[in-house]
Amino acid sequence: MRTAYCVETVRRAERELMARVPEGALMQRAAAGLAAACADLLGRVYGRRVVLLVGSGDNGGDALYAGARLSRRGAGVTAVLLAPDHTHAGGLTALLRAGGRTVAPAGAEGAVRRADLVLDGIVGIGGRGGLRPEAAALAALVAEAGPAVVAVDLPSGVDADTGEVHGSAIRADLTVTFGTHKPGLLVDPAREHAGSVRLVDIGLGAELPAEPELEALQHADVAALLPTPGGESDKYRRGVVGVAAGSARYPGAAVLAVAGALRGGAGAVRYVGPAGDTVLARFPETLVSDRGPKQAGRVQAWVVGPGAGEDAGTVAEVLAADVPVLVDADGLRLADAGAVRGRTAPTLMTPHAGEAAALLGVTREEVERARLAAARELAARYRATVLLKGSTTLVADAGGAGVVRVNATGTAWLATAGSGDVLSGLAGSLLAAGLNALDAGSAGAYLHGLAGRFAAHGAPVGAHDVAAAIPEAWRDVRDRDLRD
Ligand SMILES: NC(=O)C1=CN([C@@H]2O[C@H](COP(=O)(O)OP(=O)(O)OC[C@H]3O[C@@H](n4cnc5c(N)ncnc54)[C@H](OP(=O)(O)O)[C@@H]3O)[C@@H](O)[C@H]2O)[C@@H](O)CC1
Ligand SMILES: [K+]
Repeated sequence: MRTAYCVETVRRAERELMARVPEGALMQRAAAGLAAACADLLGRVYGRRVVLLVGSGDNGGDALYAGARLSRRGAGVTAVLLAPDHTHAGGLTALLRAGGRTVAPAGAEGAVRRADLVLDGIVGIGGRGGLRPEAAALAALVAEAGPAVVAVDLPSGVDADTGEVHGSAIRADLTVTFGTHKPGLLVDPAREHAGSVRLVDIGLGAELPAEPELEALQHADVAALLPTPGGESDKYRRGVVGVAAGSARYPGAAVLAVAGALRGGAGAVRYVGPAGDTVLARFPETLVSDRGPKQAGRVQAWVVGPGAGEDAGTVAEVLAADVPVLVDADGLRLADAGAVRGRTAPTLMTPHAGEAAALLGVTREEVERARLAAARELAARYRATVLLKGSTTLVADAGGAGVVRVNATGTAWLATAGSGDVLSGLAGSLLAAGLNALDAGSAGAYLHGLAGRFAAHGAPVGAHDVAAAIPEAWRDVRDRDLRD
């Protein structure tokens, strides 16, 4: 499991740890890890040109000490001091002793243009808002000149706690972060600025509380959640998932939701709705009923909404059932908020940003800008587990106050029509197989993202290709232990 903690928690843990270790030890651990990561990226350190962007806080101190280490190994290191009167004194002395030099921002252009590597130590977890004008101008110069960029702890200018980006921010190829991931490194749009992320252990782990702000499942975590049929299993014990989806206008949504559900671990898929013939023609193993959800026979979980058109009656009927329900697509619009809040069995809502915006009464852009807050707010308003789809899918448990799961297996190729219908069937099937809503949503998103990658291989794919690749994703999760 990869976990992320917010700044207040990191600060508290840091104070506890600092009381037990010699002064300056944490910064030395951070700088050693940072310098090692830079050396890896450079391949050869001797003779390389490195520029440090140094702000007024300890983030700049980390950059200066790492620069000193690189300078001792033969790199030419130039520090651009953004706040010359407030530069970390120990770090600056170390750099100068190691042979590094300093320049003012106004004289930095030549050094930046010649640099092989730029270290962004402008601001870390002490930052507020986007970059200030002088730092923003340097960031623009770096982006234009195009050297490799390593962000120290966080790309400067992004919000560590929320993943929001207000104004301009550094774009890094690699972020070397200390002690723990911060939420902003895992949630878009900030995540996109971070590049790949390397965590340096500075001994903070023992001081962090058990429950993080965010967690991201890894292969081993998902493998432990996936249902496995035992010798005693029959289709009912493995769970039956009901799919109430599709309409005369959108029969394909029913086919795709069933395609996902058949690969999600339930023992059987029961389809209810007007697209029964189309579904059967494609998947003869489906149990098809032309009566409503109430008369359809036993199910352990329902999926309702994909391609539902205006069929509010079916949505209401499903929401009245005392089993877990996944509500997606049209179902989100048609569901009565009071009926969702009043349910005693779990509800999993799976909006994309546009649907979430409509439910919250804000614009799509507002949701995209503050995804974590939007997922939590919806989970609180509906007292339902909310899976907010996107490049980093978030799953907030009912109420919105607990840990939020973030999934990063997705690929841009998944942004294709019908892909969400496959996910709803898959996650609904996991619900029917007995997973709770948080686990079904996050394991479903993980498998779906991986299936998208396998299906796409860097080329466009249709949603049915994604569904067909789910077994490959499932096997990969089971067989390959990628714990990190
Ligand atoms: N946690 C740990 O265990 C460890 C943490 N370590 C390191 O310490 C870092 C935190 O250091 P920190 O507390 O000194 O804050 P930091 O991020 O350097 O910035 C603060 C200064 O920046 C300024 N400033 C603010 N906003 C700004 C903006 N938008 N644009 C420009 N400037 C802005 C603001 O200045 P002012 O408002 O006073 O002008 C403020 O004084 C952390 O990220 C990690 O790298 C490691 O060494 C080891 C262990
Ligand atoms: K930084």
